[in-house]
Amino acid sequence: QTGSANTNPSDSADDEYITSVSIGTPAQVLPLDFDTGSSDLWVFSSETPKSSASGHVTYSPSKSSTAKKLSGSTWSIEYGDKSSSSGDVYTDVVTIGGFSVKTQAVESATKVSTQFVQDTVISGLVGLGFDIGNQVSPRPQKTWFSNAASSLAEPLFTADLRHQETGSYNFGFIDTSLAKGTIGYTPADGSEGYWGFTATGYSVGGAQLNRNSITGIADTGTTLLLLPDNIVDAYYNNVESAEYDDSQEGVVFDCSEDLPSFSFGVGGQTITISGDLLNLTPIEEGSSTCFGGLQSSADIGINIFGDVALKAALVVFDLGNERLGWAQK
Ligand SMILES: CSC[C@H](NC(=O)[C@H](Cc1ccccc1)OC(=O)N1CCC(N)CC1)C(=O)N[C@@H](CC1CCCCC1)[C@@H](O)COc1ccncc1
Repeated sequence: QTGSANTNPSDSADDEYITSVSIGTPAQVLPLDFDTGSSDLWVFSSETPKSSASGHVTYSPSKSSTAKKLSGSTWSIEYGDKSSSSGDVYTDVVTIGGFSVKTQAVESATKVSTQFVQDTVISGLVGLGFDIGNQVSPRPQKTWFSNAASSLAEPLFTADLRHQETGSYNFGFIDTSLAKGTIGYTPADGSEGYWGFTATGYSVGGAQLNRNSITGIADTGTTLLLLPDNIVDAYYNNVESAEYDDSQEGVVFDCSEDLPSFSFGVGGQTITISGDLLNLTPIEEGSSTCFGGLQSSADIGINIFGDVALKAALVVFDLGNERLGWAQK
């Protein structure tokens, strides 16, 4: 069996990717953010304070004949960007891309931080990280993908995120036609809960790859490509007008700049992110100053190959073989 779901950028900056998910009987369809950087499926619900939930699609367990309260279970999560949410837990049928998991832990939010209240394009997250990262207590729950894996044709999923166009999350199969290049595989480290890997080197503007390895995570829930300062500096030294903007908390430059590409090696392949994918968006509507897709990871303590990097590739999250596959798109 397999599943295939379309995913769409949330806005003109490709800030997030939104995928429709069906929960309960009859189906309640919610727009959710698939996040390989976390391991909890949580949603805005009938239990979320009305003031916080306004503008969001919500899940009502009381309207689902297959919902069951997981009594005594609670959850609480904080993300890298300091946003947070918490609540209690139900189990219900959850269908993604035509594939159903009958008894999926659906974490219902009784509290959500301001960022989530304001982010009305999503009604929650589907964590696609490793089960070890799940935040339900007293008994951690499995992710949707972990529950699905044993019934899928192959225990893997692929992410095909695109700039300003519809992409896909495929479960249980690899559609190699989505990629131009060969898929290169490298071991994935799931010990921290997310998809860790090591890139073997990098280069700016099509130069030959160096051998400076970069250890980081493949994270569909993070917008940017976040790398060490030395790499960020090496890149922006090629961009005449680049400067750090305190209020934007990142490097900005003239939108008219012709940005160099950025390449990294992984699994014997070279993934090249084109210059225009590295120009994320004007800092404000109509501004001629643009915000960079490559920013420093120094404040986070971990390198993150977020959507800016994932958009250049077809990425295979292969749980069965504990490996990540990357192919140029
Ligand atoms: C340094 S992780 C920062 C990252 N959150 C972002 O990437 C947000 C995403 C967003 C949210 C709301 C609107 C628009 C964009 O976007 C930005 O932070 N930015 C985009 C816009 C730009 N102008 C400023 C920077 C983050 O916590 N992700 C987690 C999932 C995320 C949580 C918030 C809701 C959307 C999903 C998750 O995967 C983080 O996993 C790890 C982080 C650190 N160790 C290990 C794993």
